[in-house]
Amino acid sequence: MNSDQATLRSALQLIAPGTALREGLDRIQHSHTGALIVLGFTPEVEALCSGGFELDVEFTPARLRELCKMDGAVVLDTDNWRIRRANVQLLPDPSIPTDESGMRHRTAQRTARQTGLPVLSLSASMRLISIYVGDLHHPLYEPEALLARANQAVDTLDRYCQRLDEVLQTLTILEMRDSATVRDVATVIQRMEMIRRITSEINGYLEELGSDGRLLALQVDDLVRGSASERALVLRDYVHTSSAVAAAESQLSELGGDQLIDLTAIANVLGLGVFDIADLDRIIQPRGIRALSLVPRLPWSVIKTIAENWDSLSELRAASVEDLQKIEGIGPYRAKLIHENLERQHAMAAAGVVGW
Ligand SMILES: Nc1ncnc2c1ncn2[C@@H]1O[C@H](COP(=O)(O)OP(=O)(O)OP(=O)(O)O)[C@@H](O)[C@H]1O
Repeated sequence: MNSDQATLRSALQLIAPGTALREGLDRIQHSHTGALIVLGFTPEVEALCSGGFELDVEFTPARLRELCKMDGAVVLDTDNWRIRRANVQLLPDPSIPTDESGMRHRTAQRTARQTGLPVLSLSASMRLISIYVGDLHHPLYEPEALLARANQAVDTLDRYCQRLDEVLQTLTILEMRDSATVRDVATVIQRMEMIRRITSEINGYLEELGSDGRLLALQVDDLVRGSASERALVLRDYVHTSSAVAAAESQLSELGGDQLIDLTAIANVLGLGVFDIADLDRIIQPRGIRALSLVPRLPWSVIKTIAENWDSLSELRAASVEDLQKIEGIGPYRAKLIHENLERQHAMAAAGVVGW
């Protein structure tokens, strides 16, 4: 996310339903007037202001609406929530390009490009609220339309989560049977990345929905709880160093839509060396980190130390209680617990049904 995108996201939070600023904008729209509002008061903005009134009054939705009844722009200091200018003409550099037509929108876009601050333009004729930040232009949708989009995205997330559960369960069983393939691992990571992307899209909607999105936020939280740590565990099982995991994470996020459906591309991001489609069916071994995370009360530092001492889950499973006890931080009780838990996972996998 670049700095304009981050500024836009913060501004969308300031004007989300349920906020005082949104109440002010709703009042302006209900009174069928337009508005031009700069969100920020800097020397650069001051230099663009001509005429009008210099003020220093606390922001309230009612005051904003009254001041917007006048011609010109309002400048709001969002750090202190004070209205600093009203009825001013903004004079941004006319050579700054703009693709808008009406004067209000052209001024909003040029001011945003010149100052880097968010600028709101409320059209009187079209009942449309637009927000400009740098080169970005974001129309505000009615909460109902936004909620419908967000609901649709949450339905998709729900389906993706169900599919992930299936493929992850299959991977777990195959790992315990020492027969997981590159394809199984790439499929799980593919599903996890799809979930990360749709969740990020939904979070954008939720920020914009403000208090109107509270119930939906709870539903999303329920669906994705624990998914980031699960993803990290799968990655740590197959991508050996933490710096390689970080690199894989960033490359995954950069894959285009067509690459994300290509398991070969995903396997190569994970460094699993797929040169031919047949390589996807090569058997690979996890280090056992995810299996160890299922052992109750095992600290992460101990999990890491164990994984450094055995190369694969199958070797780890073959380790005796005595072997495990040689590791620092593992006493007789813990060694027995680990050994028995891995045995139990293995027995459960033997009885498990592989989904596909
Ligand atoms: N440079 C400016 N500085 C401050 N206010 C401006 C500026 N340009 C336009 N406005 C405000 O916008 C109002 C509408 O202007 P205009 O009709 O040209 O724009 P518009 O984009 O067509 O607006 P709308 O979509 O609301 O019809 C003006 O009356 C004025 O209050």
